Amino acid sequence: MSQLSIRSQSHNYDVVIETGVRHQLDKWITKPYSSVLIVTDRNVSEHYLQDVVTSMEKVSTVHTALVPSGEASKSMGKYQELLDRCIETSLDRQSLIIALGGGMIGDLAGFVASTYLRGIDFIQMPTTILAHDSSVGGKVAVNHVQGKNLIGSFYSPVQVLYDIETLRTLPETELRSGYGEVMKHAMLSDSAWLEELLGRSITSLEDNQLIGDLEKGIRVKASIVEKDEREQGMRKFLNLGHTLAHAIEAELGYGEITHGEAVSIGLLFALQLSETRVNASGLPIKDYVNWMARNGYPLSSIQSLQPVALLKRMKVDKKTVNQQVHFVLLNEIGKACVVPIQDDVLLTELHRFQTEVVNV
Ligand SMILES: NC(=O)c1ccc[n+]([C@@H]2O[C@H](COP(=O)([O-])OP(=O)(O)OC[C@H]3O[C@@H](n4cnc5c(N)ncnc54)[C@H](O)[C@@H]3O)[C@@H](O)[C@H]2O)c1
Ligand SMILES: O=C(O)C(=O)C[C@@H](O)[C@H](O)[C@H](O)COP(=O)(O)O
Ligand SMILES: [Zn+2]
Repeated sequence: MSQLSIRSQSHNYDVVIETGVRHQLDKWITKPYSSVLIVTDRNVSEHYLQDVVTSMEKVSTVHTALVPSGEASKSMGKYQELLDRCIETSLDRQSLIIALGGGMIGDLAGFVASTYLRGIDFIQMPTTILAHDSSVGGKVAVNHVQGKNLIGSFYSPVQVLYDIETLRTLPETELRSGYGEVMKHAMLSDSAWLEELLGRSITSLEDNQLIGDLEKGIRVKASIVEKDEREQGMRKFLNLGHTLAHAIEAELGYGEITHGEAVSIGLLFALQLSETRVNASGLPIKDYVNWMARNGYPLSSIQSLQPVALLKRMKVDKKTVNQQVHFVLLNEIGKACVVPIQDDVLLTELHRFQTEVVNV
């Protein structure tokens, strides 16, 4: 078991990483709650909802809310339905919302918690590898057809209870997706860790390697959000790879490829741009492309997309100022920067990415 404390500007909370924690929630919930709404998706509910209900019934009155699995549920429509459920089940200001699932559920249920009655407590119970990222730091949101996470808030959970036993039922696509964000955390922090990851295959991971990667990723994230919770400065670095990733997700249609897969492509583009725009040298671009190919990342999915359409999507990204797209780039592994990129440069670089880098 490991326990990390996150000291954010709004409040402090713990991330507990433990095998089987879903069976012992009564031990971890520190406050009495009048009632609890467990929000989850249909895939996750089949495996884990009953365990969480049984464990929570020892300490509170329990209600549940299920949404369909997949990114399409991170929508204003499902947000509204969940608010209806909060009212129907008479949740009050002493109630708790538990987000049981991956990042889609964490973002959606967290946004409900942040706005219902102007904010009630919520606990993140991540069940994906990717959610080592989404469950920490307090970004909660739903998507808009125009762009990812355009409606949301900063609202930290009161606890993150990460039952790593649940990761055993993840399909291979979700291992791939999770490791997109693990790679991002490695690129932002530590060339030795990155090199280690590039040498491994995600389908033959030892348990201790996976847990080690999750802990390292959470530490990288925590060290940034503790200093800049509301993204006034260095938190933008956590968006490495995301300017293109979000454009791909919206342009292909939410859920066509996973968030982490889109991030993995966005990371490659950020490495390419780092070489041309900030003269970075020694970035492991070839090794990274090989790692992506070996592990089945859908690099070719960007080939059907028009650079002009991607640019239009990037213009609604949250780092855009006065219609000027800003990219997170790397001067070197572990040293990020934010750089404005002109539209014509971006179109040329996207074209080169599609013809020379991806199409090899
Ligand atoms: N708030 C943040 O800081 C932040 C950070 C990164 C990503 N995100 C968001 O997170 C979302 C992606 O999260 P995700 O990749 O976890 O996706 P997800 O929540 O959609 O889960 C992926 C799939 O795995 C299934 N699943 C989840 N846990 C499972 C388990 N243990 N066993 C079997 N199946 C399981 C789900 O039902 C779903 O089909 C995106 O919306 C992204 O924008 C947010
Ligand atoms: O926590 C952050 O900050 C991040 O940027 C983490 C990202 O992995 C995550 O996908 C986040 O939701 C993107 O934020 P956004 O503000 O660009 O929507
Ligand atoms: Zn992300």
